[in-house]
Amino acid sequence: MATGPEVTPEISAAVSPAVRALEGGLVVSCQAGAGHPLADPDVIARLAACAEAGGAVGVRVESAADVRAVRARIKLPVIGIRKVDVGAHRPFITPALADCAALAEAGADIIALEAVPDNRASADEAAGLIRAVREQLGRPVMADVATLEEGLAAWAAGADLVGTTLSGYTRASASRVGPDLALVADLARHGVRAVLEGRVDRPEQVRAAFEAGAWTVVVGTAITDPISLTRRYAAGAPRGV
Ligand SMILES: CC(=O)N[C@H](C=O)[C@@H](O)[C@H](O)[C@H](O)COP(=O)(O)O
Repeated sequence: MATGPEVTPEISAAVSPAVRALEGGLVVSCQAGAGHPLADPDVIARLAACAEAGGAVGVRVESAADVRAVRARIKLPVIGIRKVDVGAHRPFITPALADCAALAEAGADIIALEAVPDNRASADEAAGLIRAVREQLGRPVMADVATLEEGLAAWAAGADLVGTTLSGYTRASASRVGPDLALVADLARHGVRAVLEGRVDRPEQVRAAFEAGAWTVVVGTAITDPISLTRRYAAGAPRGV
């Protein structure tokens, strides 16, 4: 379990306005990695504007440049992340306090960071970062996890939201496929503000997550990646891939 300064009950209990604003609604992840045709801050801001017009209650955005462009264009809360290529099968999500500070400075209302052991020297490292973001930057934190144990540790460290984002992407969860409704239900049962994120591609899954006790649901690829959408439909064509 994490060591270090205890998070006071006052800090844990107070739900920040940005976190409160996400309750019961849909968050759209507006991201495009390097080399993607949509990888441009103005385009990402336009995708975020589409999400806002469509009824989303928040957006999740990668990089300080994209956060800045989105912040200038829409009013919804922005969850900011930074993905860092560490030469593995997936990027490291918001490794350091300096990344968090840059995202906060660019206008992110909530900072998301990974709280799984894969890329960290110890489990305490993520807990320390969660506390530092809240106490030094004054921003609420969304912890991206893959297991109940990781989620409860992040919550105990003071995370304001705990997402299933990394379920299926870590060593401990590699065999999982599809959105992790079981994990969101387990987290909610433990009183955690739980977020279903990762591989949601049908509205019924959004409904099921809220029935399981989710605070919010994040959908990315299924809404904001036209390459993936094209592939899904092209697969039905005789000359499809
Ligand atoms: C594992 C990882 O790095 N996930 C990233 C986290 O921000 C993004 O690549 C995902 O698109 C996002 O989580 C939304 O998920 P989906 O695109 O499946 O709806």
